[in-house]
Amino acid sequence: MLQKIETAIADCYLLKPKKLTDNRGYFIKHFQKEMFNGIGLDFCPTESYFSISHQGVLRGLHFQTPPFEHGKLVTCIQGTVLDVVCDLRMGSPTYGKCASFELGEETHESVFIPAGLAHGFYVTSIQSTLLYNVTTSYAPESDTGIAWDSIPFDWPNQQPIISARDAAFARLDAFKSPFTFK
Ligand SMILES: Cc1cn([C@H]2C[C@H](O)[C@@H](COP(=O)(O)OP(=O)(O)O[C@H]3O[C@@H](C)C(=O)[C@@H](O)[C@H]3O)O2)c(=O)[nH]c1=O
Repeated sequence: MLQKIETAIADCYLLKPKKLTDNRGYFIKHFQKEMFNGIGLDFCPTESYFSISHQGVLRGLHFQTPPFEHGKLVTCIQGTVLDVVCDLRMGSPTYGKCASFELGEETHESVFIPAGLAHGFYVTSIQSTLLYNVTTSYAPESDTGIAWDSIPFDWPNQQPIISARDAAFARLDAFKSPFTFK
């Protein structure tokens, strides 16, 4: 039901779901505990939320710091986005490196993001809806990020629409990471 694809970053996977199509449309199961266990992923979400964004919006790059760090399953259920992660785990062979994914309503692929990675996305369609499942609840005091334009990634737009909070984040090279690679 779910195909797990390795990415450039350890423990981060692209997940391809099976589309069950009939004359009404299609059905997709993007998360089930046992299905994830079957592909070697131990993932127990405690919270789910979604955001709707306009074309040209960039959200991120976000993460929660310990002890409220979380794994995240990200799925674009409407429109298209360029999804980006950056490895912040000290000792990781890919520390500071990025991986990107074109997610969207055609395939409904998800990205499985382990704790210790920063996550963000850029909206490439008129509008997009991004759905999240995360393993720890929202903890505003530990919800933070790094500057979107400080990572080694060539964004398609150098003047995206961003929040004031996202504009004020520390740059990657000035960021003291609390995450370690296990
Ligand atoms: C993430 C979050 C935000 N909020 C509030 C805070 C604020 O008033 C409003 C919008 O918050 P933000 O600007 O942080 O929303 P947004 O930029 O969409 O945040 C998201 O960005 C992407 C990249 C992620 O990876 C997500 O985990 C999440 O951090 O919603 C909650 O109440 N609960 C939550 O879980």
